[in-house]
Amino acid sequence: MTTVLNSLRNRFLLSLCTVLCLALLALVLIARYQIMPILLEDEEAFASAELDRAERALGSELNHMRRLVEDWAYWDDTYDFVSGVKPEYIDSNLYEDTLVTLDLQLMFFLDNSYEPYWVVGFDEEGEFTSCPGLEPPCDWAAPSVQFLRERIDGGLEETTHTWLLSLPQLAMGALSPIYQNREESPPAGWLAMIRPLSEPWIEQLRDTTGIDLALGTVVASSIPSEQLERVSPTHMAASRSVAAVPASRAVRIDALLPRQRYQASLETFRFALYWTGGVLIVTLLLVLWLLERMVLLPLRQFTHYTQGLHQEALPPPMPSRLVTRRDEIGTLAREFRNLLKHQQQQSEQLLELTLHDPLTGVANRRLFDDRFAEVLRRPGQHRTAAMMIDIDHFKLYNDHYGHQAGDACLITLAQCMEHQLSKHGFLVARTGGEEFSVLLPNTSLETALIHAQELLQAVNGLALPHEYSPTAPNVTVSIGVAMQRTDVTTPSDIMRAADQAMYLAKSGGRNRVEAYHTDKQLSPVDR
Ligand SMILES: Nc1nc2c(ncn2[C@@H]2O[C@H](COP(=O)(O)OP(=O)(O)OP(=O)(O)O)[C@@H](O)[C@H]2O)c(=O)[nH]1
Repeated sequence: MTTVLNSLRNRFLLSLCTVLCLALLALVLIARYQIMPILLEDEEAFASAELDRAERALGSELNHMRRLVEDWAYWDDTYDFVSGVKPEYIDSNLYEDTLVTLDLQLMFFLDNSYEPYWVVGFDEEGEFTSCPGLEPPCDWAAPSVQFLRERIDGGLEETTHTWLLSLPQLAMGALSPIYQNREESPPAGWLAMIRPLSEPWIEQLRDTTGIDLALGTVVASSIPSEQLERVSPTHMAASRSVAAVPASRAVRIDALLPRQRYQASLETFRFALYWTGGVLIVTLLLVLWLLERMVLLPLRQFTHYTQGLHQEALPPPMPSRLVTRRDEIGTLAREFRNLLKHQQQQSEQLLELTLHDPLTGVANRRLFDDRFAEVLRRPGQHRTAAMMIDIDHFKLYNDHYGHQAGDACLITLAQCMEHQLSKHGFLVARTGGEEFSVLLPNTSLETALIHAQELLQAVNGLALPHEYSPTAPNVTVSIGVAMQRTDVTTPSDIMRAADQAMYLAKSGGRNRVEAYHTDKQLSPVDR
């Protein structure tokens, strides 16, 4: 797990996935607690509006009943008939077809004392009956007539009334006082009409409203006035109780409503959710791709370059595609390159310090020994010469002119040696306090002696005054020269031989060159 998280790409991917999941979770929560309640509320409003429409349709039917009953009740013929002066009214108006046309089950007239004057209607078997009262065959109508009479007796206002009736069959009732048009007079009685809310009539109501509804009667207080139940993902059952007569009963409108608004909203929301999810995923992939191209790839190139630094002795040049970048990675690459260059210069300086004499600037013993061994290791190398140079009476020079002047003298002599010998590819090194050594690869003893003589003259030519030297008025050197040979093979052997030759020069009066000759035996011990 830790290894996986070490990758910048994996960490970024993990972070983005977490953000994505959180965003999707937020969307789901918003959908659950914000959008769904709104959709359900909207659905409830829709159901309520549909029930309102169904109720208005019932109200409109009651209005129609009101107009119908008033048409008949305010007709002078009806007035005359109830007043007993127009008995032919029965034959000319109250026949079976009239009720069928008006879609009525029962129609009755009451006189001024609320006694049934005439009753026409269809009994339970659908037989048409027409009687002057409630005697058989019209006795079937007695409960309805009695029911409305009681309402009039109860002090009903002398105007038109309509009701939804629960008798217990479902019906619409209309009641109106009978007036005459000719002149103003008190009512002659009451006319009542009852229309059954039968299945064909309800079917017609369904057609006109477009609502799949059913009507029934219930006890008034048995259920809440309005209910909504989602019976399936596509339909919901809404019901509402509407006040009816008698007050203990109510008419219940049951409507099976489609949930297409909810479904459409849900579908739209799902569509938006999928798109949002899709856009988020595409964004994630795009960000990853950009990260790969803009950050990870150059970082990998940079890492590859830095790893290569360990394997190469000389640092390879930084890839130009990194240093030419204008972004932060380009800046980092350029800074790294500068740092590397700086470090390289410091290393070179450090190397210079470890391999050169700080006072004179010529090679030190370490470099001299390394180079000597390296020269002797070269295949076919048999002609290597060496010089040992020692300043004559340098203690006296120091004592007389001071240590600082001694240092200056050492520097001058070293420069002179460099000048004389370096141009031939020889290495001059300060190998002791006032002692110098010279490595002369591919050089014969004769040539080495010539170079030594030239050097001796060059030092004399400097004419550095040395008042207290017992051997010369100026600074001089003694030079011993030795050559690689069969019994003198190692650098220390050759230098020991040169040293012996140099001592020979010293003992011979100084300011001279001596060679270590082949007939001499190399001293077994160092000086
Ligand atoms: N100024 C200075 N003197 C040094 C340095 N290193 C060594 N010396 C001096 O070099 C002198 C070497 O003296 P000696 O070894 O006695 O030899 P010499 O006086 O040159 O006599 P011969 O070699 O016999 O001719 C000493 O006095 C050292 O102090 C240095 O770096 N600077």
